[in-house]
Amino acid sequence: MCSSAPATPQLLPTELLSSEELTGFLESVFPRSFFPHPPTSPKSPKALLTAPPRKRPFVTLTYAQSLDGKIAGPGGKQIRLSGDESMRLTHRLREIHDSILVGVGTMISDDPQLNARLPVLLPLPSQPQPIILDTNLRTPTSARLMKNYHMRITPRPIILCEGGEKASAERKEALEASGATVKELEVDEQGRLSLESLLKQEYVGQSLMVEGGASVISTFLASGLVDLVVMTIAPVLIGDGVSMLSKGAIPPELRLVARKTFGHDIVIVCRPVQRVV
Ligand SMILES: NC(=O)C1=CN([C@@H]2O[C@H](COP(=O)(O)OP(=O)(O)OC[C@H]3O[C@@H](n4cnc5c(N)ncnc54)[C@H](OP(=O)(O)O)[C@@H]3O)[C@@H](O)[C@H]2O)C=CC1
Ligand SMILES: Nc1nc(O)c(N)c(N[C@@H]2O[C@H](COP(=O)(O)O)[C@@H](O)[C@H]2O)n1
Repeated sequence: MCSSAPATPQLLPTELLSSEELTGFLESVFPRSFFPHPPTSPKSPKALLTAPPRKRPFVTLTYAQSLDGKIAGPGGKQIRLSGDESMRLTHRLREIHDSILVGVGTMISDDPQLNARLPVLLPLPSQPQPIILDTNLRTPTSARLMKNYHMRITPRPIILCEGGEKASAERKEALEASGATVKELEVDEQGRLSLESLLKQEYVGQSLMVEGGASVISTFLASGLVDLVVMTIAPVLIGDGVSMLSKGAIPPELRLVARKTFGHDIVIVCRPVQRVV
């Protein structure tokens, strides 16, 4: 009798992308105007996104989600969804943007570093300017962004708050002493920090990468200010967790720009379009 062991499911070998392929992918999804000097090396400079001045910065929204549309686990627990290949793409995206933004929810849950730190990219002439939307200055003073600033790894983070009584002078002082710059920003009709106003600020530069979390993804998508959405879809299911869109979010219509397999993940790039009512 022939007894054979049950077959072990095998994952297909991942396709390793060369740096040139990665660069080619970026060139194919960003508008031509952003590539005045085609990047030739993996250490392509920010020139990738330095084009003639735009009316407002180019906004790229990027995040990783599970097959059931979750970006974090129960209670906002951070989950590494991207595989090595798609994470390389995320770090290349960080490299080519002038600034990078998260909400205070992500600061509290993830304590992110928000820098491009793939060995092949290092040392970078400059890292993106970290920006945090934090109306009431809830960012922990112990955040890694501050430590990285002191170690000269990344620029001094900018924490944006609502002026006046909401942002206590004490918190402002504590955050500035820990290594952040606190600035005030106008609020919109809903009382949230105004994204329109944000994009007029010089420190945003010519290109902003928005990394999340769910509330920030939702408000940016609803704002009509996003130029490109780069989503990584990982082949996992999370179940209870944080959905990529907050409850009640009004997402725009999307048009597919490109899709590509990165290891075991699929990266889908879309362009928001105005809804025709
Ligand atoms: N998988 C992925 O790619 C990513 C996953 N995540 C996950 O997302 C989760 C965090 O998401 P979430 O809790 O929604 O927090 P966010 O990071 O989206 O921060 C939201 C907070 O930012 C402040 N804020 C100020 N102005 C605005 C504005 N205009 N629009 C939106 N927010 C504004 C508000 O707090 P206040 O009123 O106090 O200012 C708001 O509650 C974490 O679990 C994290 O792990 C995060 C990033 C990427
Ligand atoms: N691209 C991507 N893939 C995942 O699987 C993720 N969990 C995230 N999260 C985002 O990256 C931040 C962490 O960044 P650092 O590694 O600390 O620099 C996290 O806060 C999310 O914004 N992204």
